[in-house]
Amino acid sequence: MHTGFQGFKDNACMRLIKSFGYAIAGIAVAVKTERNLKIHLVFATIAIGFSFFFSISKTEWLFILFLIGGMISLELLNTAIERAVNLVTEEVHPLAKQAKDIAAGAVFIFACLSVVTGLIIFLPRLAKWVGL
Ligand SMILES: Nc1ncnc2c1ncn2[C@@H]1O[C@H](COP(=O)(O)OP(=O)(O)OP(=O)(O)O)[C@@H](O)[C@H]1O
Repeated sequence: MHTGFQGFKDNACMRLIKSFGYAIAGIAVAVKTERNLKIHLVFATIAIGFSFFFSISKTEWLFILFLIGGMISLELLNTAIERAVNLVTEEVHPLAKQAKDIAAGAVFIFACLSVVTGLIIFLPRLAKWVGL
């Protein structure tokens, strides 16, 4: 058992490791139970495959990686909001509807941004590849 600064450091380190564990458990349960998240992961895999296939630039890679990370993070937050709302009420309530729809709106905006960016990066390359 450590005391003083060493004890504090060990404690802080354990708390950090525990919180990583909780975050990973949250991601795992969401991936297991949310169909939309599985769809995002499939699209992310396709986007990464295309990125390697077309040897995109470093800047394009940054866009792709940030959009994938952002999309998955937002979907996780959306799932958390849906579950929190369901925990508060299973009754039909206008505020429950608004909370879920607004969270879904955030995901939708980011998804549109991702699709447009994907098209800007891949469409010209795909067109060239098929000989158009
Ligand atoms: N308690 C509620 N009161 C009023 N409307 C609700 C309530 N719960 C859900 N809704 C409405 O029904 C829609 C579908 O809700 P649901 O909980 O099935 O989530 P979802 O949007 O289908 O998400 P997912 O498919 O990711 O689970 C919501 O977007 C919302 O418009």
